[in-house]
Amino acid sequence: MRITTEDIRVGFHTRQILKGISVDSGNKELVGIIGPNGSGKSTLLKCIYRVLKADSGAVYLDGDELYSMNAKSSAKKMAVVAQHNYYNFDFSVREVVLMGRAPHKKALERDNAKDYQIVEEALQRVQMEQFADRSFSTLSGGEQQRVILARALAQQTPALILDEPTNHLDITHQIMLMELVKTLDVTVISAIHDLNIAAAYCDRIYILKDGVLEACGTPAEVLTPEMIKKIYKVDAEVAYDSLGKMHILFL
Ligand SMILES: Nc1ncnc2c1ncn2[C@@H]1O[C@H](COP(=O)(O)OP(=O)(O)OP(=O)(O)O)[C@@H](O)[C@H]1O
Repeated sequence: MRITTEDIRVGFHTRQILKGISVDSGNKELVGIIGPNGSGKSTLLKCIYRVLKADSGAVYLDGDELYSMNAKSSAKKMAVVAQHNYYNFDFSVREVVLMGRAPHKKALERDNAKDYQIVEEALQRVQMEQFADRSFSTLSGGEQQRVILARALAQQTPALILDEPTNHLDITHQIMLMELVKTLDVTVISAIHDLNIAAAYCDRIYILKDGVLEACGTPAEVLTPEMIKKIYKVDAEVAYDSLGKMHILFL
């Protein structure tokens, strides 16, 4: 599925947070959004997963304007792993992942054996199956993050929106998550802080700074020492290992 934003503008009070953002993901492309704290990454993603309505501009899913479809239809197309996930009730891990099946159900339709099977498979893919009966609120931050990814997998959508998905995860689970996301064969738009993760996994990267797009291209095209200095004010070197893999070294 293709996701496109067209000239998205968002302001809070008198401050302009997004100043006309147009991004585009090809079908099954993994697109990274990077940029310093407060540059507007989450705000842009919120406009895409429709928890925030932009002041102007539009979001298209395969050419259909987001707000021309109802929330259930867009939830069949796009699942979200947001930065913060709180529940007011004490749900079990299995119940949280089952919520991913909701867009596929009719009103009052009960969960069936197929839904439970999808949930078990999603939990296995994030290696959380042994936590199925645990209370979600008792999990560590990294465990919760993996359960929320399982919920998104259970939603079985052609696109995933991820807001710093490796937040809270140790290096093993960071790699596990990105490898898993890469094998899903779906469109992914993800805010990413770790530039080496972005370099290793993204097909294309957009760089946001102060609500403006500074650059767009492949990791090799945009993650140059000059650009890193301009965006983050940090000296860096880019090196390639014997396998041709790019590494960013901060000096
Ligand atoms: N509801 C709001 N009211 C006022 N300001 C807001 C609101 N939401 C976000 N902002 C401001 O907009 C700016 C961009 O926030 P956003 O969360 O999009 O940044 P980000 O790039 O995702 O940052 P981070 O890397 O820290 O997660 C920040 O300065 C933030 O304080």
